[in-house]
Amino acid sequence: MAGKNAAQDLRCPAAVTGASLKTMTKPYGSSLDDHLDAEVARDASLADTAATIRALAAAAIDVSETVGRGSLAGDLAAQGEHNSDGDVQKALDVIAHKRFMQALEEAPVAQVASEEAEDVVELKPDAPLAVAIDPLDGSSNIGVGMVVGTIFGIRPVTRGEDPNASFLTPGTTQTAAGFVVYGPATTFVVTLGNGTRIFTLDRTDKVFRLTHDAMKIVPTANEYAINASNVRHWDGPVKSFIEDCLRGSEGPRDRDFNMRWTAALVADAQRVLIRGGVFLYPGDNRKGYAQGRLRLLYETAPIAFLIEQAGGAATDGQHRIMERVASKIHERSPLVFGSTEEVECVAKYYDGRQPSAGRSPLFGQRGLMRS
Ligand SMILES: O=P(O)(O)OC[C@H]1O[C@](O)(COP(=O)(O)O)[C@@H](O)[C@@H]1O
Ligand SMILES: [Mg+2]
Ligand SMILES: [Mg+2]
Repeated sequence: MAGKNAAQDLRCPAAVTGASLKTMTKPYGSSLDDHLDAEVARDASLADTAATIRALAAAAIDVSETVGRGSLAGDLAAQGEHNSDGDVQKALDVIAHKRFMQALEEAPVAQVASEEAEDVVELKPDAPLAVAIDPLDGSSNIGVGMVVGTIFGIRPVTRGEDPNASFLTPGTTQTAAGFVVYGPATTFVVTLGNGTRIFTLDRTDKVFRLTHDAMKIVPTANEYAINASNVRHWDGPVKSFIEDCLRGSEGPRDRDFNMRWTAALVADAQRVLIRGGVFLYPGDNRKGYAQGRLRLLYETAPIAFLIEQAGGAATDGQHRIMERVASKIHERSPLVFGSTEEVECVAKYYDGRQPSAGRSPLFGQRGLMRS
């Protein structure tokens, strides 16, 4: 075949027909609102948590609009002040922080720990809840129009002298956690301790609708996510684990692996939830990275809750993330999460070894890369 006919053959079908369309056109799943009603009916003590999630979801729809307009919304990557972690804030970091704070002011929330605020922000003094939030996750993706998100964890207020007290409790005290992915579709991923679900934004009605019910992460998968540019800074156990993945079917893992890294924790977490695999952001030898890059309260603890509720596991390499207690609100933590067998496998590489001990042949003096 040549010319016009060949070009026509290469074209996508004009319309998707038959069975492949069925799943898209069947009546959509129940709304996030319906789900929250059901959770409160199951456990009345979740009423304030549900109200807070509703407020966060409304803000997420607004942020999704801004992200979706891309450069038409202005220079979303324009640089401003430095945030709590020393990162330069981009315009979208600030827009998202302001919109989520506005939402939380209307919710039964007393305190907020935001990546974009140095100290705990006090809201309604008598309200029962405290929220930790990363208003805009994946900031390095803003300027290139790639996926970004929002992460949050909700826990009860702890009253006392220390304004940080509410946040210095284990991750197991979270009553709910969630993240939003502003990607090709906007998704709202949430748990109130009764499974993890994904709701997808129906842009016509501005409603989040259930698209992935009671998720179950496969126990093992052939995909890992790590920023491999840091290889020379990693500790021995991480080097050894990745080396063995890279050896594929010729190494001790006896199978080939694929690697993915989106530079947005939310997107990597959504992929792991749907397709399985393991994500690693370990501590490394770079200055300031001994505990990795991710923040315990508004990144690793919420993700850990969601992953565990979907049957997966989350550790810092040695301890279950959900049991970790922060000593300050912007504390960092290494993070390894995903399919249980893969997370257990990483833990075995750490077993009995100090994080900085050991060297793998691939990355050591006689490593493959240098031979
Ligand atoms: O640039 P790196 O070191 O690969 O780090 C990427 C990681 O940093 C983060 O972007 C940190 O989030 P923020 O954008 O909220 O600071 C994660 O989403 C992502 O997993
Ligand atoms: Mg983040
Ligand atoms: Mg952020």
